[in-house]
Amino acid sequence: MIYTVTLNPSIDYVVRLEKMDLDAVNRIEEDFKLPGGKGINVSRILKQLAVPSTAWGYAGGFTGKYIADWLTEEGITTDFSEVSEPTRINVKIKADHETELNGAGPLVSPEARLELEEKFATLTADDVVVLSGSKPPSLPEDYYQQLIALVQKAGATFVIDTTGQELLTSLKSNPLVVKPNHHELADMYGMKASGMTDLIPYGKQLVADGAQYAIVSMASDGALFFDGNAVYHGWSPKGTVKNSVGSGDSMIAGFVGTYLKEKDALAAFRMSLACGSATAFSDDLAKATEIQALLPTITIKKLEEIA
Ligand SMILES: Nc1ncnc2c1ncn2[C@@H]1O[C@H](COP(=O)(O)OP(=O)(O)O)[C@@H](O)[C@H]1O
Ligand SMILES: O=P(O)(O)OC[C@H]1O[C@](O)(COP(=O)(O)O)[C@@H](O)[C@@H]1O
Repeated sequence: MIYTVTLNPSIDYVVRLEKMDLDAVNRIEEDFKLPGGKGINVSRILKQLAVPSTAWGYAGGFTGKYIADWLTEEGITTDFSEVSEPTRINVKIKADHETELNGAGPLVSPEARLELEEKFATLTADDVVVLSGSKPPSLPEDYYQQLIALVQKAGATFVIDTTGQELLTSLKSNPLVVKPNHHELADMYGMKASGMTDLIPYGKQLVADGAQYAIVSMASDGALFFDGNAVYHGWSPKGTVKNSVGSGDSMIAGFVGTYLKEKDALAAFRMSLACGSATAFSDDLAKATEIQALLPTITIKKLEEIA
């Protein structure tokens, strides 16, 4: 079973308007409210790939209920640990500029923590845990490391999608795959990348430091893939971007879901590209038909062998 862990879910309130004026009242032309948070998005795309998963994490209040109800409606098993403050609402403004306002997140009580942590004792060696996204501020700095220790105690596998030092520290525990985007990779290593070539040494480093596979996503330029033996570049044909929120999460789902079924890392990378772009080309996360339509159009090129 795949368990997704979203410590900080969100309702993503996506608003469209032609132009956003600061210091003025702006009228929204179109808006929608979607369940969000990285692990939740992974579970939703896995569902489209017919891969079962259970969504764990902290949810509370009317916003937490909105998310849990939506997932249940889609046939996704949820087992959230309840917090008393409402789950956050993240605002995604699509105007002349794209602006995201992500909330800090609710207080997580010691009881809620214990409830989630106890679930980890039920994991087995066949399970994969996807740890994704930011932490509410009340959780300790090293919280992901604590959860990774619980995954490892159970002999299960983990995937981690976070940023900065937290991601770097997790590499030594051998995640199945990590997927920073190009900006996150640059920030992690304190470098400035002016193109794809500049990213390659740092992608290799993710694998050298312990990740089994690494994907470095580059939005409309596709992604780099590192498996320890070679470096690949993959991309989809250009399309009309409607809402790229959740593209990175879709990639993770595409990779993990396909890798577990086929044990073929390049096939998994191909699917991850199809899922990422199909999500960018739709308002909500991608649907199965949209993913399957893009899959045959994905190009993957080997850039170099690693000696
Ligand atoms: N504008 C786009 N056109 C085509 N594909 C896209 C676009 N934006 C994202 N994608 C796809 O989704 C993947 C993840 O997007 P990216 O923006 O790099 O990640 P994140 O959402 O984590 O920041 C990309 O590697 C690409 O495959
Ligand atoms: O936990 P964070 O880092 O604040 O991110 C949460 C946000 O990221 C998302 O999961 C989307 O992530 P990606 O665009 O990176 O795939 C949104 O649904 C959510 O609003």
